[in-house]
Amino acid sequence: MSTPSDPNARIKPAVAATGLDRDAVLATEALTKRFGGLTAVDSVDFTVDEGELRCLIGPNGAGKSTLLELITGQLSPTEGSVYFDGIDITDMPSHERIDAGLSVKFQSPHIYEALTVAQNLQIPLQRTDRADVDSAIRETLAEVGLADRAETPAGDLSHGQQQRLEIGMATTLEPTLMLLDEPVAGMSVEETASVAELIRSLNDDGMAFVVIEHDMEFVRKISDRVTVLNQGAIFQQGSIEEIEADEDVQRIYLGEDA
Ligand SMILES: Nc1ncnc2c1ncn2[C@@H]1O[C@H](COP(=O)(O)OP(=O)(O)OP(=O)(O)O)[C@@H](O)[C@H]1O
Repeated sequence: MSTPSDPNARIKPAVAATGLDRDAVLATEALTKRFGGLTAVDSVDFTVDEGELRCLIGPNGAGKSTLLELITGQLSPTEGSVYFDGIDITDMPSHERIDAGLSVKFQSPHIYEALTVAQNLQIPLQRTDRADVDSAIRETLAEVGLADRAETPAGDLSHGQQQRLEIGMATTLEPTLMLLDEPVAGMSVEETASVAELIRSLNDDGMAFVVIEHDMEFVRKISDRVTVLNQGAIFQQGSIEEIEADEDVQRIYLGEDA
């Protein structure tokens, strides 16, 4: 039987048959990142459709964060291309990608603790020409469940509230696609449930998501489709039920602890 350590067996036919669709919201083509002799992302074709909510999972060191940073432009690929909304953005600077509708929330909070919640929400809006700043802030406060904390310094919020604030800061830009790196790491069960509800509701309104997450309970709550990355390559894709039942996927996770 083939094993994940056999490079020829890493991609199953169902994945290999997935062609590049440059008209999808996001498509990477043979995307590769090497750090010296280490190939962190290895010729990845990753496609996300309009309005989709995709979770990206995989063992530690699989290349998830590196893939995300290649998509946002924080890192430049060694080889390959990134397409967003049908446009080749491989050489586009990060800030232009944000303006084009590609928002990101990294793992650690990027909020201004001394400013109030409302002031934090105002910052990304300065990038836009929206005239209705006050109503945009009010709408976002309600959306992220912080309407009663508008005047609270962001540093006084709980960890879960800070994460929701930062998701709110990204949504004020009305992105087509939001990338989230471990949005519920370190959260309580209640906080996790509220972030799941927020992501689902934004997705119901049409926002596409790529969510990197280790918490499978959370992935089960939110995800339409799951992509499993292993050793820098796409290992498997499918519904959460298919992924959880996949013995090869179970094996790569077990291998991590072996
Ligand atoms: N700047 C860098 N320089 C050298 N190696 C790096 C760098 N960034 C990541 N790597 C390596 O690339 C590989 C993939 O790392 P990455 O952080 O993308 O994995 P990950 O799937 O996000 O892991 P985790 O779930 O632990 O966050 C790892 O072996 C990591 O050590």
